[in-house]
Amino acid sequence: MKEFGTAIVLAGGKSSRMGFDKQHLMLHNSRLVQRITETLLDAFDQVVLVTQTPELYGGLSVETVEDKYKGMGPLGGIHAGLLAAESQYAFVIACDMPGLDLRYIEFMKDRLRGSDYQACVTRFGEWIEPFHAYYSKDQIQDMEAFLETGRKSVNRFLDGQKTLYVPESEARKFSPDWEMFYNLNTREDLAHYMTRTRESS
Ligand SMILES: Nc1nc2c(ncn2[C@@H]2O[C@H](COP(=O)(O)OP(=O)(O)OP(=O)(O)O)[C@@H](O)[C@H]2O)c(=O)[nH]1
Repeated sequence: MKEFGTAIVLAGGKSSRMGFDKQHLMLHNSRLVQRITETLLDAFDQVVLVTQTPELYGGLSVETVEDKYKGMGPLGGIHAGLLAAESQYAFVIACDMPGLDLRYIEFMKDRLRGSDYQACVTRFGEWIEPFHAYYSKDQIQDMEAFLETGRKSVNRFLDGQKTLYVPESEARKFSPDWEMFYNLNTREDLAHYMTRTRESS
């Protein structure tokens, strides 16, 4: 099995804060999830989209899968994506993140290559950034055991894994404003993002 090559896009959330399905997010005339997917298709051998509405992706050469553990949040989505992944490690991103950074993906790959780490995530103060991160198929069994007990927290799950935590200072060299981890949760986030990117474009 190849060490790298698969990317997973999580697109099965409730979008309750946004008030409409974030799979329909439009940024300056392009559909965000489509833009993310097309960028990933150029850089990865396989792109897996985890969604309850596969019909939205008819025109794209991606695989769509559904959660096996439904209602368990992003961890359930990561699990379903890893089941379909053809490579050992899989890059995981959320469908509401416009700042995808291919250079940082390469950096994480370099850190993981040949190691026995099971995941690579970035620290943010006392928190972590669970998306724009790497997970591995080695984690499927542990994930199932964790989800079976009703636990959903990605952070807690990673605590018990061989996780490579990249210090915030390292990641800031790639993304000084933390742009690559920016995600759009509310209409205010969206309005703010549109204003900011219109001004800088
Ligand atoms: N496949 C799958 N993806 C999920 C699930 N819950 C959240 N996600 C995805 O995980 C990412 C982060 O999700 P959040 O924005 O925290 O949650 P959300 O449910 O989409 O939105 P809120 O209802 O506002 O919390 C997004 O890409 C979601 O689509 C789930 O149960 N299954």
